[in-house]
Amino acid sequence: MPKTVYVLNGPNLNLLGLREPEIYGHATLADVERLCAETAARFGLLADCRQSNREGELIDFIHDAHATKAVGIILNAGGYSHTSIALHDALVAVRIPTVEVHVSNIHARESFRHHSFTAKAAFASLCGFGIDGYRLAISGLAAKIGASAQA
Ligand SMILES: O=C1C[C@@](O)(C(=O)O)C[C@@H](O)[C@@H]1O
Repeated sequence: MPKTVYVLNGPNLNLLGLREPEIYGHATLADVERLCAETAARFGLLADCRQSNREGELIDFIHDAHATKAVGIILNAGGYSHTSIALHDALVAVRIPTVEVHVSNIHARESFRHHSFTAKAAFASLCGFGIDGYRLAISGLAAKIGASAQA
């Protein structure tokens, strides 16, 4: 049974491709999930990709990651990154190595996006690479947990 990485996307990320393409690009969430599945497979990992517009459901996903012994979490909590102490606390509680991803460069945008509660509970953060950030995040996570590229 391959080891699983949870890829969690938060509010409005289901609208990728449609929402503010000048900021987020034209790729869709389906493109992101395909990229994650392909990248994870390169390291012998399985990507369990989930999206929710609800804070509580995202917390449940993090608890599921713990219950199913996931080896890592890739999290783009969208706007909740900047507001959610509860998501931060869920990540701290489960102690699963987490990489935070943002499609856009949050530091080059409005000041209310500069702080992330969830990033404080992650071992690394990536922003501004577009959807390629997810690929980079999974590669970095694989290195962190010692999963090497498959031949
Ligand atoms: O919904 C999002 C998307 C985002 O997380 C990103 O991927 O760039 C950045 C957040 O500030 C914003 O609320």
